[in-house]
Amino acid sequence: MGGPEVIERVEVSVFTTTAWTAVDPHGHRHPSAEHEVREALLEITDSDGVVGRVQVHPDQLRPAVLDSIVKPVLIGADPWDREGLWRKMARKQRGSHGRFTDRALGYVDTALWDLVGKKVGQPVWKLIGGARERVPAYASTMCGDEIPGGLSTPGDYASFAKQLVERGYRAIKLHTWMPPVPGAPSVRADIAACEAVREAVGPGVELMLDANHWYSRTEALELGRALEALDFYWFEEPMEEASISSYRWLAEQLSIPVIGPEVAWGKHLSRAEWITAGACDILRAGPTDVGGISPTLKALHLAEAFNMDCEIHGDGSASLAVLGGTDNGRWYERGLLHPLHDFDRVPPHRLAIADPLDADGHVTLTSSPGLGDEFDVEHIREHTVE
Ligand SMILES: O=C(O)[C@H](O)[C@@H](O)[C@@H](O)C(=O)NO
Ligand SMILES: [Mg+2]
Repeated sequence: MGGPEVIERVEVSVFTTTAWTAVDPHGHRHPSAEHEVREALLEITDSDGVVGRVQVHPDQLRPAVLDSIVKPVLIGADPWDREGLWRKMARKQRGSHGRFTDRALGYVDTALWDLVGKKVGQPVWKLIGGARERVPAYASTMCGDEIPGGLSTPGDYASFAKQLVERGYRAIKLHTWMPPVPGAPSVRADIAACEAVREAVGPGVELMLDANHWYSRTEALELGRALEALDFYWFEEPMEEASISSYRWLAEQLSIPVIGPEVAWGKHLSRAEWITAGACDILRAGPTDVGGISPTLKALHLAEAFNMDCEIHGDGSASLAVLGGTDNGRWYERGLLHPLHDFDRVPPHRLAIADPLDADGHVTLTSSPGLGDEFDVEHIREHTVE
């Protein structure tokens, strides 16, 4: 055996691939014509030649951040020291003056988990603890739009909901119309879409609403009361999440569970404040929001200590890993889905999607070492542009 294992390389390759969705000026994703996009792959390689990989947004892990913050912590470090390395990197955020985001930290942490899973030949969800082998998925729709036959009317949402139930989903979360769609946001339009979907699927399907993020307290209360009458399962992000007191005010007045925070800054620490403030009935955390798999697990365990569910934000292998390793999150968020978008289509830079859905609406956890992402490394190498 050689000397101690150390991390030798940390690289981000920007490559071109094909996409069939695009984000609007407010960052909400919608179907689009096929077009070329740039994505990026973070690779962390150790002295045994094992590579941890995670797909990243090219703008989120910029060379300056990689060279000045990430590499000085990782190069030469023990690849097993995830917690220690995470804390060293997290404490560099303050001095980065906003350049080193939670999302960038999350990518690095996630790649380190992939690396150690590959080193021992075990899936990450098994390393975390192996709480279940499959997890039920809810269908998370794209936001509403103005596309004929898309999600442009309550009737569109209703017919798509029926298709989703036929596909095997037992739960559906609506994202309704948001700016820049004209007339959005609208409490009345949101209620109309929720009424149409409940009417279409009947009482046996769990329904959730992820509303526009900037309603006022009174708008959120009106909407929440309407969801109660429709027996919705949770109410998500109707207001700016920086106002914990607004969510406490709302949760105190509603019987429908209020879930959050999704995007509020502060990792698992802010989530402790949300719980103790009574600002949520269900906690929320995601590896891309709170700085990776490591802090997401801390949020899950924190929620468990309060007998709370913690629902994981976002699709993909990192979300599946934490859901396989714990059991106080009930659902995998599969999406974003749209009647005119084939979510199961494999993009050129992958050999398979990460989350195939079975006939009864579940996703089976990977049996592959690490996170289980099947990247087409040859495509990525051939299409690397930076
Ligand atoms: O970009 C976003 O805000 C998220 O993708 C969001 O649309 C969606 O994932 C969400 O809110 N899920 O709960
Ligand atoms: Mg959300």
